Amino acid sequence: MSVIVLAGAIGAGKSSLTALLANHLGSQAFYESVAENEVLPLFYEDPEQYAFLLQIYFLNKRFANIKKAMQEDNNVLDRSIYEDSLLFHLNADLGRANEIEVRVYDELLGNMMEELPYAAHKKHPDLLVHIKVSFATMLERIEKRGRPYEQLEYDPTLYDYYKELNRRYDLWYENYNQSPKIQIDGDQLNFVESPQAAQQVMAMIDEKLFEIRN
Ligand SMILES: Nc1ncnc2c1ncn2[C@@H]1O[C@H](COP(=O)(O)OP(=O)(O)OP(=O)(O)O)[C@@H](O)[C@H]1O
Ligand SMILES: Nc1nc(=O)c2ncn([C@H]3C[C@H](O)[C@@H](CO)O3)c2[nH]1
Repeated sequence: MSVIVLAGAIGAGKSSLTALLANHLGSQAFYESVAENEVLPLFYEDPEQYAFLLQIYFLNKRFANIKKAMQEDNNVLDRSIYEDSLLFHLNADLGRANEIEVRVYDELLGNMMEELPYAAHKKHPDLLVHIKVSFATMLERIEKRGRPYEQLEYDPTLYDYYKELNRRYDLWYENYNQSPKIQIDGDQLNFVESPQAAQQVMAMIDEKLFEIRN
């Protein structure tokens, strides 16, 4: 079974593109747990206290989503399991998780990765689509979407958090080599409001899928 994962910083447009792509491919979209996520608001309120719990929450949901997504071809996942680790390590570097928590998380993730059902012989997605956005775009989109606890007025220190996350995402994508990958310019391509831009992005992904599969 094949699965496609969408990657990108907070507000990059993953959920929006997940919906478009699944619709285009006639497959199912699997979203990250946000609205019903009882830990997320707690994390933004008190990251020191909740960083580890949030990570376990996301890892658990991610694993469940991957298992479901793998039941049919071409399903689309909103965010990859690799990015969970990127986010956790940023939080750990900011002192929001201690050494033991980091070790437990890394070991648990390693264990779970071995069990991933992507395919019996291959433990990675078929394609990773990264939406690259500049820091300025990232801030604009977070504001546009308007989740209260993600706003800079709610916590001005989020500015530095988002900036560092955006920087790390670019490095992470450059080094990502677990599967074929493709990058979409989320600053230039307004696939949310422009049908032409959406078509252009679908064509890029179709072409990449064709290349991988032939
Ligand atoms: N390419 C785009 N052009 C214009 N607006 C966009 C684009 N992509 C996303 N948006 C808008 O930006 C906001 C964030 O998009 P979305 O929720 O899809 O991001 P996300 O990557 O899933 O975020 P998160 O990581 O927080 O779940 C939404 O208001 C969406 O309409
Ligand atoms: N700390 C942390 N670790 C994760 O693995 C993770 N995955 C998502 N998120 C946050 C980002 C958005 O606010 C919101 C939706 O993506 O949830 C995370 N936060």
